[in-house]
Amino acid sequence: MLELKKVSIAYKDKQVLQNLSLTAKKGEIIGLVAPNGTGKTTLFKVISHSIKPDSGKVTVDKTYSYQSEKQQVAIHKQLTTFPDQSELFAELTGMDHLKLYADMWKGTRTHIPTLTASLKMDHYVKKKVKTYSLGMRQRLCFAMMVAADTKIMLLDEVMNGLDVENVAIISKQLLDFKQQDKLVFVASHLLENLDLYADRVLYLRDGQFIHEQRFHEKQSDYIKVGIKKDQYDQLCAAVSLPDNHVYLANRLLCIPFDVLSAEQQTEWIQRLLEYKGTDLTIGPLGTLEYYEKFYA
Ligand SMILES: Nc1ncnc2c1ncn2[C@@H]1O[C@H](COP(=O)(O)OP(=O)(O)OP(=O)(O)O)[C@@H](O)[C@H]1O
Repeated sequence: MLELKKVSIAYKDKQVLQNLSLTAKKGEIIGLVAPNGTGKTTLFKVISHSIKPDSGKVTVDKTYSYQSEKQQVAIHKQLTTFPDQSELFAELTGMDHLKLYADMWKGTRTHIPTLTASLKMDHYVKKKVKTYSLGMRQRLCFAMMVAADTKIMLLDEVMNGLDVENVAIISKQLLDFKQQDKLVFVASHLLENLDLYADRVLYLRDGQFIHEQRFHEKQSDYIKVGIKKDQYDQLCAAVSLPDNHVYLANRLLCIPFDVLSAEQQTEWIQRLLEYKGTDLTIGPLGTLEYYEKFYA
């Protein structure tokens, strides 16, 4: 559905994306993770063609690739980007914004009452935007994308400023998008939230994807135990830790589980259980743990 081929872009002498390639299909939710200033927004801008890459190509549905105005229109009919709150019109109501997006993309307004009810906006959607709190505006921005109902959605920091209840409401809607066969990208710093709905998470560094975490495929298991730095140092001095173990953010020791023999697995579990007061778990690394591995 969407393909990026060897995309590169620099702002003056700052290379932001470098030969980056990606294939994404409908019905996928793809998390995009990296520290501030790495290039997530730039990637979205390239996908939506609000900036032109220095080299490389973006193709939608194997046919359209921004090579003519006609192709741009064809792509933009099926793609929306998350509006910035600064783009909202203070004197218009939330409902006005929803109608605008519904008219521009979907061509019908019949779905608006259902969406305002499911996003719990009915009590404020008919008031002017200037009366909204930060979280209400953010929910409206998200609702505008639901109103547009395009096949491809690029969500940059959609959960910003939202409380727990609103994060849950939007997370549920994202799962509905998956059922509706949409392709959704979510750039987020709310890492554990991505674990709830993403099919895969891409980690961006130095202009490239350095890791892809696929939730539907078997992932390597680790024995994970929370230990302090001095405990870790003592352990390193006392025993030889297995290759490829990671010690994350001075808090969590993760030892690859699958590569150990049954005997070694038992030995390590027994040894690590001696750290009283800490939880020991066995399982794959989560999004937060990968983040700490790559960027801490
Ligand atoms: N118009 C621009 N001109 C010059 N440099 C820019 C421009 N836009 C972005 N940059 C730089 O490109 C890099 C990537 O920025 P980008 O906004 O894509 O990062 P990001 O990963 O989305 O960050 P954040 O998590 O803070 O939103 C940053 O170093 C930024 O300063």
